[in-house]
Amino acid sequence: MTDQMLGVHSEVGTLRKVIVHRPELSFHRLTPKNMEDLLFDDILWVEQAQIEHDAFVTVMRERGVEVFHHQQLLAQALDASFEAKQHAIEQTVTHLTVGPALVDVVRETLAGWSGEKLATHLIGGLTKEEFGIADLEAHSLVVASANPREFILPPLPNSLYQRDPSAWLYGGVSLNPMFYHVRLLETINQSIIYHYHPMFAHEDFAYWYPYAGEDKRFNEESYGMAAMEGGDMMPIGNGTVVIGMSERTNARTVEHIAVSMFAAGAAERIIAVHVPKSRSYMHLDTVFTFLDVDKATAYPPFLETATTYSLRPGDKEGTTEVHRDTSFAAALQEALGLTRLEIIPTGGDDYQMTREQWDSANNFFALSPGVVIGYHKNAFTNRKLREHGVEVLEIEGFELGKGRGGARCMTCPIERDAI
Ligand SMILES: NC(=O)NCCC[C@H](N)C(=O)O
Repeated sequence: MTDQMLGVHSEVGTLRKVIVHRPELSFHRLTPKNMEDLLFDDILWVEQAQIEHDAFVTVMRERGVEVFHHQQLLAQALDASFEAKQHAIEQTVTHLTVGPALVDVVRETLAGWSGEKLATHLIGGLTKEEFGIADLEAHSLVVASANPREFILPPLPNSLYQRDPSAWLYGGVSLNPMFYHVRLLETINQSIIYHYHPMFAHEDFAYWYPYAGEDKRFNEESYGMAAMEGGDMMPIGNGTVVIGMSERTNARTVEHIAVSMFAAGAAERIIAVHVPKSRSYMHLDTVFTFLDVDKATAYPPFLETATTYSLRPGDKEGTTEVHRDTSFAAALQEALGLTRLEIIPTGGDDYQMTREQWDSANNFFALSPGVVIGYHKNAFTNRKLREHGVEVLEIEGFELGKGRGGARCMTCPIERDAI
């Protein structure tokens, strides 16, 4: 590791740089028919979602944060070298995504596109009609059986939730094996940015998963049974990473992160906490987020079932010691050296708590200690946080929240101070 600036050293230290994704073509392709498969609970009014997203970015910029847009970074990375484009195309266009008959023709055509056009369709999807391959009907079942508006490459509207496909943990990044196949290709897009965009390509940072950035060989086959998403991963400070074991993240993949971070001396403790498998709590950060160095918010039912284990380096390299903690709060307090971590529950009565948790009321995103962004609609929780001295910067999320994600889900911090 050099004197690199990239790295996320806490959950609430001053945020310097972040990546977000503004809703685009993929959102125009979200319909009542495909929305459930694409992990959305409703279709979005796209123009309004863009207005809400722009306002979100403005709030961060006004507080001095440097905000980057995922699609622009991807286009710039693709234009950075021929290898970048080739790598992206080889990873994305495979026998598993377009069928064996189309691989060569799709790869050849996409290689001739500009970074901007390629990024538009790697995220927005590519239809049979757009690609103009009707003449391949005699050789490709994918083409023969598809109507003109079917996808050759799928749209990736969950790119809005930049938190999940990769996660910066201290001085390195994990390229996450996503649980649902509809999100797998998002990791490739983020990986292209980290490998080829000039902002990252010349920096010396670690890849925690897969080891040594072996994502050059990443494709759907290489994930095996691995599953891990950034909404479950929190570098809380003091050499500790908290990881939720949820619908999306399994214990065996948490072990991989532990082993690789311990080997590099980049972490000394991983706190793994059980998160019930449920649509409304798909990641740890939908039920628990930090607000300040000694304050967090949680959805109370999660705390009742939050069985917690701590992993520490074992005697031999590549091994870990696993101990059960007395409670999630106790493990966090100990790791952070706090006498008390104040956990502020979701606001309102039982009905309102459930309603606000569903609307991302526990998914706050800190800009600095005690200053967080959250949705305006969660009035009960926001009021409660303010009563506890937290500054809540409100954004509208009527459209943005329809995929079940809030301010933390929509951000991929790449540079944040320690606490
Ligand atoms: N960190 C997060 O909780 N991200 C929200 C992801 C929402 C997305 N529609 C999904 O189901 O994967």
